[in-house]
Amino acid sequence: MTKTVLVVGLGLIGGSVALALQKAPHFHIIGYDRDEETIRIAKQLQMIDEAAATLQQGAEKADVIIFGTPVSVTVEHLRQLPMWQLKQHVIVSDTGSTKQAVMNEARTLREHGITFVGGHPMAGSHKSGVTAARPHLFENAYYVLTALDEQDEWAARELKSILRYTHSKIVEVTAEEHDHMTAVVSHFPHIISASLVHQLQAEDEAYPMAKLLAAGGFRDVTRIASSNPALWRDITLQNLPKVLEQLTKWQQEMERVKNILASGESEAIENYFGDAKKLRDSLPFSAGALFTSFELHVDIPDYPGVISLVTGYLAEESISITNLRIVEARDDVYGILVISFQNEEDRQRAQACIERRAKFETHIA
Ligand SMILES: NC(=O)C1=CN([C@@H]2O[C@H](COP(=O)(O)OP(=O)(O)OC[C@H]3O[C@@H](n4cnc5c(N)ncnc54)[C@H](O)[C@@H]3O)[C@@H](O)[C@H]2O)C=CC1
Ligand SMILES: O=C(O)C(=O)Cc1ccc(O)cc1
Repeated sequence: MTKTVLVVGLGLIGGSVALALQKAPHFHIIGYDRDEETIRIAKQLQMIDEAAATLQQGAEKADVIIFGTPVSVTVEHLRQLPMWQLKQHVIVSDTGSTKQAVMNEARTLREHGITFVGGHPMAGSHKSGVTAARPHLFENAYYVLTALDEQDEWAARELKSILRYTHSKIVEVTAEEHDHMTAVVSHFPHIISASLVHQLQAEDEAYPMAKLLAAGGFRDVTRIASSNPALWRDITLQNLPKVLEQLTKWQQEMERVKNILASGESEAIENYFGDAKKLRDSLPFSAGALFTSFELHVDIPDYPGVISLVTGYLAEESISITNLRIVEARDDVYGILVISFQNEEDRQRAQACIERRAKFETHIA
């Protein structure tokens, strides 16, 4: 039986959900976005089967509604839903980076007979908008669901069945657990990333050359500072107590590391880095990364035609690539050609192909 799914907000995340669901034959995907150009592109990309003229019109036709809007916008929209004639067993979900605020709205929705199960795909990027959406964005990434309680388990089961087309790994936690864990691995790291950029800026007048020397390490830890500021303002505000809690813990950690450094004890300093390295190396990034991208770094020599040589070998072995970029600095530790693939299997085939045929070193960062 055909299911009508409304995706609200067709940017990076909503657009990627819509594209993933397009792979299933039995979904009719309606899209709604406040930005007309986004709707036009979504139609052109065949991301949606139909555009809703208004949110209400789309919502009243839907069996499932998934919000891909900024978290503050989602809360506002959820408040409107009880005013409309939604289908009796409609399931409402979202993709937002915070869960407690929407789950508070879920309680009110329940009073109006509307079932809401929160969702958060743990994959994305610093890019935004409809053109950044990809059908494989969530492949192998965790996708967190938060149900109010067991009463909504039927809806969580139904959502899991729909979201299986994202090929993500669906897990269920409480909204409180979700917001704590994402504060640790996502929301607070964002603050650190932005703060390092501010710290560089503060040095710029006296040392304008410093930014030119910023190598791979600085770029790695500050990439997410290039994300959409309004989106991260909303996320931070909705999870403020937990972000502040992490900030206090960070200040304590900085005091600890300051004491280690001030002691000048080489063994203690090496152990500080060594313990972090051991832990970082053991994190499950390769087998189901929190943020998955399937990139392969290739250490190519510098001669004309070398890139087409590599892509030629991949084409001959029918390995599709989703993106290709050159890291500008020669100091990149892993190799300056970075090729992205749709999934882990393609990346591994490509790694074997390039090492065997081109004899270039490859790395998975
Ligand atoms: N950026 C990321 O990597 C990730 C983001 N998220 C969450 O996904 C949600 C969407 O984020 P992105 O896709 O990155 O943002 P985005 O900026 O790429 O897309 C948001 C879309 O919502 C639309 N929109 C904004 N206000 C609207 C309104 N009032 N009515 C209708 N449409 C409206 C925008 O026009 C845009 O197309 C956010 O809640 C975010 O926290 C979740 C996982 C990863
Ligand atoms: O750019 C990155 O690597 C991210 O951190 C993407 C991201 C952003 C927000 C989320 O809620 C989840 C993932």
